[in-house]
Amino acid sequence: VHNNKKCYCCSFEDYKLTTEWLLNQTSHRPKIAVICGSGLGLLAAAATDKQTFHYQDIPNFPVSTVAGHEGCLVFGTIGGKSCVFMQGHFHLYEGYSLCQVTFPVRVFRMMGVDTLVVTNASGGICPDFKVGDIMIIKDHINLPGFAGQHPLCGPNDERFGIRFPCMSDAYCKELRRLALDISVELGCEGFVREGVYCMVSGPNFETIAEARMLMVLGSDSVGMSTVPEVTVAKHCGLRVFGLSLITNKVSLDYSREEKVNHEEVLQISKMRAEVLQKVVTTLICRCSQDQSINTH
Ligand SMILES: O=P(O)(O)O[C@H]1O[C@H](CO)[C@@H](O)[C@H]1O
Ligand SMILES: Nc1nc2[nH]cnc2c(=O)[nH]1
Repeated sequence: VHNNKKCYCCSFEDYKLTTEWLLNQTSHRPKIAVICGSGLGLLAAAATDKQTFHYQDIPNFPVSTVAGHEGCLVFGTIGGKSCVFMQGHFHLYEGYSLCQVTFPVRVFRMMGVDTLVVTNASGGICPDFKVGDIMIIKDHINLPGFAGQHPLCGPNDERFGIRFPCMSDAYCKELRRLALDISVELGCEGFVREGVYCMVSGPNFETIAEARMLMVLGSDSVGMSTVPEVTVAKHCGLRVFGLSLITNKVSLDYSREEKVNHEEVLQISKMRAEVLQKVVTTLICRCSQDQSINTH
């Protein structure tokens, strides 16, 4: 793959080249990777010994084209643990293939990362959710995947994982429990929930009929990202933890006048970024380091 060129499938050599380039440029050897969603780049701020790369300078890396996604890869240390942060991630609606969207995940795996933390902004579908709630992702619905837009379609490279990976335990139960404990300690349990994230391709926000359908399907929130990265991470044996910030309530009712927009999404992300940062950094400090990568 090359920046800005259309790509349908990345070869093992593409991932290897990027991995070796990064390992040559930094002495960091991250075990934990954090993907920062819309407006959540601040999650990297608590790290020390930081080293930053712009996506356009990293061979084979796509570039961010969406407001609220800085397009920087930041290496740093939190609580003695080496981490890498993606300030901005990639989306189908930007015109990227799912292979490009998930490209960094396999690079992280090849660098030695064993745990992936994903974050995003989403619209609340569960009627109990309020704007500003933080949803610990318990499970997801891969709606584009049902229609064949799936990052693991195509020849399976056994060096990454098996042909038919299990997804029933996509989001690590221990880390979800730890995050709930941490939210109590931080005094933010009043707005921390658990739920099911549904991915749609976007870029438009939902019609009311679509939103109602997603609710019937069992979605608690809806967004346009994350599921491809999590799927590829699970395929290559990474442990996954996810947080979704509810930035708006999805209209389920024809009488509602409010209209969602991206500026509102970024505004709420900014408002809650500090709390999210505390939860994520505490989780990184506390999570066990004895995670051995599942090599199937
Ligand atoms: O990129 P994330 O954090 O998922 O942001 C969500 O918010 C944006 C729309 O406002 C979309 O990109 C959607 O996926
Ligand atoms: N699809 C979708 N993505 C979002 N990202 C943030 N809010 C929303 C939303 O309401 N719908």
